[in-house]
Amino acid sequence: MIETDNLIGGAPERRLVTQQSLSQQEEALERALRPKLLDEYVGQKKAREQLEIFIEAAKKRGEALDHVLLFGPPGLGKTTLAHIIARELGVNLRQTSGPVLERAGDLAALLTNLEPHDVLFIDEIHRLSPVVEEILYPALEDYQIDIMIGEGPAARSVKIDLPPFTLIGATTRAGMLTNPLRDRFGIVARLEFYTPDELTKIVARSANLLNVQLSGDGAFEVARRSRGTPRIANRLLRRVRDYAEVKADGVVTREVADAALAMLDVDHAGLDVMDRKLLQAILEKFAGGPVGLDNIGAAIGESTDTIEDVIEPFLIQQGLLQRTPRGRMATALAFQHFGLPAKE
Ligand SMILES: Nc1ncnc2c1ncn2[C@@H]1O[C@H](COP(=O)(O)OP(=O)(O)OP(=O)(O)O)[C@@H](O)[C@H]1O
Ligand SMILES: [Mg+2]
Repeated sequence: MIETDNLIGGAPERRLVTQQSLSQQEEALERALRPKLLDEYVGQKKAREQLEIFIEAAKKRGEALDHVLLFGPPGLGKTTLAHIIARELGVNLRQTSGPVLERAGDLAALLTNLEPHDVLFIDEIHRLSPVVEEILYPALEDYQIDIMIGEGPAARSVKIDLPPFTLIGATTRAGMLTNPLRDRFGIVARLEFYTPDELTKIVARSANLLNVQLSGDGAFEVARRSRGTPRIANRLLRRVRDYAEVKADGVVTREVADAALAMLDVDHAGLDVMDRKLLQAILEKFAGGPVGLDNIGAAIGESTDTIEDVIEPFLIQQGLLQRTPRGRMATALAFQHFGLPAKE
């Protein structure tokens, strides 16, 4: 399989949705830890089962797989799954991202270079420009594009046939896709936060690949405090390993993991600094809410995008935060977490 990263326009601009943009070294590590086959992909049972069936059916009929939309918070495995799908189909994957595709011609060039049944992966698909999106509609529906050739009175529109292909779109926000775009995906998979048991498997697998010595309860402790997110689990594993090498005999036990995570400011419930900052702002500055997103953003000095994409989904899933029509509210569990008396 040929993998072409960021085919157009070089490196994508600063990623909107990651907590910190990944360093090159970190990106290389992620690639090394990425499972390659559906069978190695832990968790996401629903998405995996669906895809298994649709991939097999497409292969049997000798057709391109229907277009796939993957959505969910950062680090849950969208990019990983896109690569796995291409590999399982036995086709090439071409990768680009919404903000990188600036002009209609950029997308046209990508599309006309696809081979039959190839996968085109567009990350951050909610950030496509409207002109590029226009080109995409007929491409998705009829494997055709209309492009303008020439300028002024001599300009004419030319129809170009495309090979049948599969678009895989990834987004942290399905709500920000336009309806016509969303409607053109035949397969929609929502990725969920992972359970501690699933993350334990991922941590154990990564430890194996990285040659980290890890006890069973050490793996569970790292997993349990990783915000339900494989990327964070892998990141914490490396930091905990450093700690074990310097402060202990190199083996990550539960005690070593606990001490390392405390040093990294990850609390017992697995909340990190930003999680606590956000909850404490709501609890202490806004009496538990309801409070608007903009006010929270101003109070903690974080963009509303990051709050909505990165911080809130996990807090909501954990039952610490609620989105209501009147604003964000801390739940009784949040009061309890910070040792505060619950509001009447
Ligand atoms: N199901 C899984 N099993 C094992 N490892 C996983 C799984 N999902 C993700 N990972 C690990 O987590 C890392 C991050 O996943 P990935 O880059 O696919 O996330 P993403 O959803 O594309 O994030 P973003 O929204 O930031 O682009 C991968 O490098 C991989 O090692
Ligand atoms: Mg990704």
